[in-house]
Order: sequence, then C-alpha cells, then structure tokens
Amino acid sequence: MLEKLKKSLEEAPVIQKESEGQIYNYFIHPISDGIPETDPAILEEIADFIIAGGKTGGIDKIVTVEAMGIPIATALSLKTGIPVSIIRKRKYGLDGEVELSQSTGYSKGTLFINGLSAGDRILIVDDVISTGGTLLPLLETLGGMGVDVAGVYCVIGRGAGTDQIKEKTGVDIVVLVDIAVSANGVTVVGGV
Ligand SMILES: O=P(O)(O)OC[C@H]1O[C@H](OP(=O)(O)OP(=O)(O)O)[C@H](O)[C@@H]1O
Ligand SMILES: Nc1nc2[nH]cnc2c(=O)[nH]1
Repeated sequence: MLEKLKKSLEEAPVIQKESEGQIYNYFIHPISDGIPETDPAILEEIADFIIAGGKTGGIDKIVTVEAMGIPIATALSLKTGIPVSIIRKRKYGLDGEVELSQSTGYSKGTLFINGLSAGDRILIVDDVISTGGTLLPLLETLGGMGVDVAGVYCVIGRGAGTDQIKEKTGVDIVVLVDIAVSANGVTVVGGV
C-alpha cells in the first residue's frame, strides 16, 4: 500500500535549515514541497486511503493548513464533494477570525482561522507532522472554539509530534508513512 509514496520518500533530498541555533534536517518531497512536481497518482492514492478509513461521512468541511496541505485536501474534496476550508498565514480581519501561534523545527509564525464555528464537524488533513508545533496549538484552538474534529490525517510523520499530541489532547493522528530523517537522507520506518 502507498508504494509510490514510500519509494519516492526514500529518494528525497535533505537540506539543513538553521533555526535558533539548532540544525533541522529538512527533507524535500513532492507532497510536502511540490518539488520537483507532484504526481497525481500519489495524490489519488492518498485520497483513496483516507476515504477508505471511513471518516469522511458526516463531515461538513475538510480543513487544512496553508500551503502544502492544500493539494491533499483538494484531491480529497474532489472525490468526496466535501468543501475545503484553509487555515491561512495571512490576517484578514474578518469578524470571528481566530489567530494562533505556530512553530516548526525551522520556523515560527501566525495562523488565522476563518470560516469555522462551533458545531462544525471537520476532518483535518496535512502533509507532514514533525514537532507537532502546528497541529497541537491548532487542535487546542479548535477545541476552544467548539469545533468537532472527527479525525486527523498527516501523510508523512517524523519525530515526536504524533505521540505528544496523543498524550496532551487524546487525539489520534493517522500517519500514512513514518520516516526518519538524517543529514544522509530519508528512511521509511513504518506506516499503514
Ligand atoms: O509538526 P510541525 O513541526 O509543526 O511541522 C509540520 C508543519 O510543517 C509544514 O508547514 P510549514 O509551516 O512549513 O508550511 P508549508 O506547508 O507552507 O511548507 C507542514 O505543512 C506542517 O503544517
Ligand atoms: N518538506 C518538509 N516539510 C516539513 N514540515 C516539517 N518538517 C518538514 C520537513 O522536514 N520537510
């Protein structure tokens, strides 16, 4: 299952990003960067896997975070007819906008939620989970808003974020492929 995705991950180049005196080994892959180009067959494989998980029934919105969750969310939307709501890195200042801080192993920023409200039943999809510094504050903020998160899918998992989020929030994130990343490259270490 997901053989194309796994094979392409093993071939992903790794660059070093420096943040706050720490080096982060950042892998570059079509699903997480759009480089060199995204194979629609891999997007379809991912969308079909998520649909087979049975969590798309009764969902009001597929929710993702700008930028690289968008192709995955769009592929899923086209197959299910469920609309996509995108959490942006840009402030709009609309009524009801909610902002939160995001951090990754290589960046810090602010996310802006628009178009979600109490009682919405959503499925979250994203390309990568690593430190959890994006999804943890997002899940906490959505919980505070009264949004019902029916499931969370991340295509690629690395690092401790998934386990930490489970410990802190009880939310089980489904990771399709688990990888280990070093300066020498990417190794697939698990997954569905
Ligand atoms: O678990 P974490 O350490 O938070 O890493 C995961 C996040 O990193 C990437 O986002 P990024 O902000 O780099 O945006 P991008 O989608 O534009 O690459 C990715 O899309 C996830 O949202
Ligand atoms: N492309 C890419 N996205 C990420 N998001 C969090 N970590 C990474 C990474 O190593 N590579």
